[in-house]
Amino acid sequence: MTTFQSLGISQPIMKALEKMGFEEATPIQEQTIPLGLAGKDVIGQAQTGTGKTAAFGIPMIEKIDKKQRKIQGLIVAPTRELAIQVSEELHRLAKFKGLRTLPIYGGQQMDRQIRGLKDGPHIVVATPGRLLDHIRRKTINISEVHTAVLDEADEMLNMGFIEDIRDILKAIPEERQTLLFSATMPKEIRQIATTLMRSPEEVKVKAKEMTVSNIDQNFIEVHEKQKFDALTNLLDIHVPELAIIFGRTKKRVDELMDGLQARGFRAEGIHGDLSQGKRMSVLNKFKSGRVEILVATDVAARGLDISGVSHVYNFDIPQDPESYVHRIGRTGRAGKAGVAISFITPREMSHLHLIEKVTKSKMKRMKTPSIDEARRGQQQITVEKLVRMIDKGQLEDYRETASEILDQYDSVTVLAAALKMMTKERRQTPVTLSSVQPVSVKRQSKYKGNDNRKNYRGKGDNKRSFSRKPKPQGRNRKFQNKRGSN
Ligand SMILES: Nc1ncnc2c1ncn2[C@@H]1O[C@H](COP(=O)(O)OP(=O)(O)OP(=O)(O)O)[C@@H](O)[C@H]1O
Ligand SMILES: [Mg+2]
Repeated sequence: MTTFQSLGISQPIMKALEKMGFEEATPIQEQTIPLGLAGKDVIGQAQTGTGKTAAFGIPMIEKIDKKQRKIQGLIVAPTRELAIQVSEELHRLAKFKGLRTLPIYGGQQMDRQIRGLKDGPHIVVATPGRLLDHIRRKTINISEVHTAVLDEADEMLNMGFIEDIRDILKAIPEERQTLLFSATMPKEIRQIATTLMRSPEEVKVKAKEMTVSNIDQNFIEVHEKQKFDALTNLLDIHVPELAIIFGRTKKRVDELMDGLQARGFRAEGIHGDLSQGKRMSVLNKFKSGRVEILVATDVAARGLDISGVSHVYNFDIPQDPESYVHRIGRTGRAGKAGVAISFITPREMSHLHLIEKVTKSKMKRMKTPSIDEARRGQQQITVEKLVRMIDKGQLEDYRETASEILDQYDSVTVLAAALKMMTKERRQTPVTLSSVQPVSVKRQSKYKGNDNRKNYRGKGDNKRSFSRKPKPQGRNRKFQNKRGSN
C-alpha cells in the first residue's frame, strides 16, 4: 500500500484527496507521480478506471505557481465531455490550493470561453479543434505552459488529431514537460509519441491483460436480424443499474434509441451530430439515473467516468481491439465489478478472436437469451419487491382479505395474479433496424479515418480533414523554426 503522503504530496492536495475519499495511490499513480514531480516526460499506460487522471493531475497541480495568473498546465482530451470531466477532477484536486481550471471545447460560445480565459485560469483542459481556434485567433496564450498532457494519448496521436496536436505543441515552449496517458498504446503510436517528447520514461503497469479483471467479459453469437430482440431480452434479464450500449454509427444509435423507447426502456442517445446542449443534457440525465440506458457511438468510449454503469453492451463489435478495451472500460471502474457483453454475428467470429488476442483476454460465450428468460427476469424484479414487502411486515390490515381470497382460490393462482398486476410487462413492439455490414477481420490501418472517427467529433469540430497523413517529423526539426518566437 502506498500512501499519497509517502509520495511527497503537499498539504492542500492531501486535504483534497481525503475529501475525495482517495485513501491510497493506485499503481499508476504510485509510479508516475514521482516522475511527474521530478519534471520527467512520461508515457503512462494503465488499465481503464485505474486513476490516470489524478496520476497526471497531481504533479501538474503541485508545479503550478498560484500567484502567476497564466495558463501553466494544458491538458488535451479527445471529446468535449471528457474535457469537462477532467477539468472537474482537477478542480477538485486543486480546490485547497485555490487554482482555477477551465474547460475549452467545441459547441460552446466563443465569447463565453474568451471571458473565461481572460479570468486567468492556471489550467486549461481542451479539445484540440477548439483550442486551435483560440490559438489562431490569439484569444489564448499558452506560451507559459510548463506541463502539457495528452489524455487518451494514442487517440490524440491517431490520424484524426495528430496534425492538430503537432500544431498545438508548437505553441508551447519546448522546455515543457510532456505527459501522455492512455489504457492502450499501440506500438506505432508510441513511436510517434516519442518524437514529441524528451527522453520519456515509459511506465506500464504490469498486467497480463489489457482489460481489468473485475469486468466479466462475455459475448453472444447472434444473427444481425435477431440482435435487437436479444438486446431487450438481455436488458430484462440483467436489469442493469446503468447501461451503455455502443452502436457503430450515429444512425444506428438513433434507431436503437427509438427502438428501446418503443419497448418502454428509459434510453437516450449520444453522438457527434447532436448539439452540445443536447449532449450535456443526455449525459446529465444518465448520470443522475433519470435515463437508465445510454446508447452511444465511440464518442462515449474513452475516459468517461460514470459511477453506476454496471453493464456495457457492444451491440456492434468495434473495429479496433483498442476501442473494445475503452468501451468496456466504462464499467468496472475504481475496483468495482462490471459486466460486458459483445454481440457477434457468425461472420464476425474471427474478429472476436482478434480482439481476444490483442487484449490478451477471453470472452465467455453467453447463450442467446429467450423471451421466456426475459419474462422471468421481469417477474424476478416483482418477486424481489414482494420479498422486501414481506420482510418489512406491517401486513396486518391485509391478512383478513388475503385469507378470504384463499378460501375461494388456490394460493398459486392468487399469487400469479398479484405478480402479473405488479409486473411491468414489456411491450413487444416490433423493431427493425437498417441493415449494416459485418465488421471485417481485415484491420484498417491504425492511422485510420474510419466512420467512428467522424462519429467522435461534434459538428464544428469536423472542419479539419481526417485524411491528412502524419508527417514524419522529429521534435527538433519541428521546433527549429519556432525557436525564439515563444
Ligand atoms: N487513489 C484513488 N483512490 C480511490 N479512487 C480513485 C483513486 N484514483 C482515482 N480514483 C477514482 O477512480 C475513478 C477512475 O479514475 P480515472 O477516470 O482517472 O481513470 P482512468 O485510468 O483515467 O480511466 P480511463 O482509461 O477510462 O480514462 C474515478 O472516479 C476516480 O475519481
Ligand atoms: Mg482517463
